[in-house]
Amino acid sequence: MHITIVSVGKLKEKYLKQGIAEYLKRLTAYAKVEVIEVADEKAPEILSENEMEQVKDKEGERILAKISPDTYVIALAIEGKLKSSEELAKDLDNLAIYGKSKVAFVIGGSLGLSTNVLKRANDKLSFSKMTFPHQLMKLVLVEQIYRAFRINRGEPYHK
Ligand SMILES: C[S@@+](CC[C@H](N)C(=O)[O-])C[C@H]1O[C@@H](n2cnc3c(N)ncnc32)[C@H](O)[C@@H]1O
Repeated sequence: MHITIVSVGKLKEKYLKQGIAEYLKRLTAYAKVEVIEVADEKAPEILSENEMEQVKDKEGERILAKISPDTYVIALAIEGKLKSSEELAKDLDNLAIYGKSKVAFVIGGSLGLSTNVLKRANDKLSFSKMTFPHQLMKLVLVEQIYRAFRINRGEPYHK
């Protein structure tokens, strides 16, 4: 399986970079994982609703440009479906069984994902009703993808 993680903005914090690098290294045993960062749209702190939509749209266009038409897209969204780790593992297993070998997980920027990205998404995944910073979300996501492969292989992993 070829997994792409597309996120907005450059990862800056060293501790997050190290954590993500560790899980990406562990994942090499299970899948090809590509990490793509698209540029965030520079904008002032205070924006009107309309301006916020414009920022998300521009970031969304950059995200969609990185995703091929045959890719199954899972958008990370607070209002998405809540799943257990086992359910996510099952989803990835089913995608592989049904020949969906390209899967992209998409993480929005500080304002979230555009309507077009959410429309393109085949599934929307929520990690809770809480809002996480997108950079921390990426670390949690790579750990859960790693956990999913361990579950699918029936390999032991601390609970
Ligand atoms: C800082 S959050 C954006 C917050 C924005 N107000 C919103 O409602 O989307 C940045 C990105 O991290 C991801 N994210 C943050 N919390 C999440 C959660 N609980 N579940 C799934 N994705 C989350 C989403 O992709 C989101 O677009």
